[in-house]
Parts: sequence; structure tokens; C-alpha cells
Amino acid sequence: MKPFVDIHDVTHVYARAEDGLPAVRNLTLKVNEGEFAAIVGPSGCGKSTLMKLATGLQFPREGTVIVDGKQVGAPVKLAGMAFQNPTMLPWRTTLDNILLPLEIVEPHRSRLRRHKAEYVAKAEALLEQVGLKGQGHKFPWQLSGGMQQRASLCRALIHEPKLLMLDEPFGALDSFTREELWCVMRDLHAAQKVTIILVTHDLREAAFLSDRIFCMSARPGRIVAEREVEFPRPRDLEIAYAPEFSALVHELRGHIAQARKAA
Ligand SMILES: Nc1ncnc2c1ncn2[C@@H]1O[C@H](COP(=O)(O)OP(=O)(O)OP(=O)(O)O)[C@@H](O)[C@H]1O
Repeated sequence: MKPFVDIHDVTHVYARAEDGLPAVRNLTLKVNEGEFAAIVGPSGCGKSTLMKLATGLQFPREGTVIVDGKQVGAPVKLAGMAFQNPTMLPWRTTLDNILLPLEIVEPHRSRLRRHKAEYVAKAEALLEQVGLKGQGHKFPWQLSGGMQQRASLCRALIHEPKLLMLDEPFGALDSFTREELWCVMRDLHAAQKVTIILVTHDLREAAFLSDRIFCMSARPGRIVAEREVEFPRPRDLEIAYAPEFSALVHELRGHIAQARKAA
């Protein structure tokens, strides 16, 4: 099977990097279609840079980035994104925030006005899927942090992206809310058949959600370990308290400890 995301031997230096050191060097990773991949690594190792390279917000100095069979040369339209800060527009209702990508991404942009009811129904179905049924009329500031993050997942999925990039999406939430959102994410992945790349500092999150975990070295980042996660799906939260889960997290922790040293 051809990988859906194929990052091959990529080196990237930011034009304004004061020390001239690459953010990532000889970075190679492959993610298959429909797979849930997680990227973990020490702070500043280039995880966000990897996300920008995969979505065409940055272009590598060396190496190739291929998504869905095409070399990335412009922002990737088939991608949806969610970040640690949900960044909802405060003057728009939650529903109108969710519809926002449709005002930008074709073919939805040209269809939106005439097919508004169809899109609203889709947004409402997504809201129901993430546990926010009937909350679309509220403004973001009327929602808790966890609810805003649920809504931002709907916004990332409204245009049916084939690739979903998640950059620390649950990082700002308390641990109970975070676990709830893991289950939301697990169910969305099962329902939507989307390929997901999740960047996270949380090794338990990576172990619970993903099929494959990549560990990055300290800057300049490259992949130093790749680990398949074999817990059967659908996964129950209870698995996160089982000895084999703790053993995996412990193993990953060892890779990160090594990665902090190795550059
Ligand atoms: N626009 C930029 N200009 C110059 N240097 C940058 C820029 N963006 C990131 N960097 C540098 O590149 C390196 C990698 O940054 P990146 O944000 O990708 O790391 P990260 O692993 O996501 O960090 P963290 O885990 O702290 O969120 C860092 O040393 C950072 O300072």
C-alpha cells in the first residue's frame, strides 16, 4: 500500500532561525490511509514544523513531502486542523464558526449559499457526534474550554478532509475532560475514516488513540523510534489503566529520554 503521507529525508531551516540550525533534519515518516498516527518528542523538536510541512504551510529546503500521491507545493486543501487554542471567532455563533472553512475551501465555497441547509444539517450532525447537540446557537464564549475544543473538532471536519492534523488539541484541558475528548476523537476516527496525525506531549494520549507512534529527537528533529500500537479497537478507556498500557507508556518514556540527549 502506498503511504498517504510520505515525508522523505526532509531538512527544513526557518529563514529567520537565529542560529541557522535546521528545525528538522533527515526527517522521514510514512502514514497509511485511514491510520491514526501520533508524533511525540521533547519540547522544540520540530513537531509543529512537521505539521506545517505536511499541510504546505512551509516547504522543505531538502527532501520531499507527498500527500495523497501529490508532492506538496501549496497549502493542502484536503487537510483539516485543530490546535491547542480553539481560536473561535467570538462574534460568530458556534455553528457559524464551524461553517467557516466552507467559506474558504472549494467546492464548498461556491455551493454554500444555495445549499446552506444541507451544510447546517451536517454541522449539527457533527455537533451531536461530539456531544454538543443543540448548542450551535451559543457563542464560543458561552462554552467551556472542553466544549470549545469539541466545536473546533467539528470545524476541522466540516469539509470532510482526508487528512486531519491535530497539534496538541487537548493540551489545555484538565485530565478528566481530556479523557472525554480522547473518546470523542476515537469515535470520530472510527466514523469518518480520516487519516489523522496527532502531535502531543502526552504519551498516554498517543498510546490510547493511535495505531502508530513516532518519537522525534531533540532539535534538529528526526524520527528516532517508530512503534505500532496493537491494542484492539474499539478501545475502552479502561485500557489506559491496564499493565500492558503502562508498559507501552514506559517504553515511550525511555525513547523520549534518549531523544532528549540524541540530536
Ligand atoms: N517561524 C520560525 N522562525 C524561526 N525559527 C522557528 C520558527 N518556528 C519554529 N522555529 C524554531 O524551530 C524549532 C522547532 O519548532 P517547533 O515549533 O516545530 O517545535 P515543537 O516540537 O512543536 O515545539 P513544542 O513542543 O515546544 O511545541 C524551534 O527551535 C523553534 O524555535
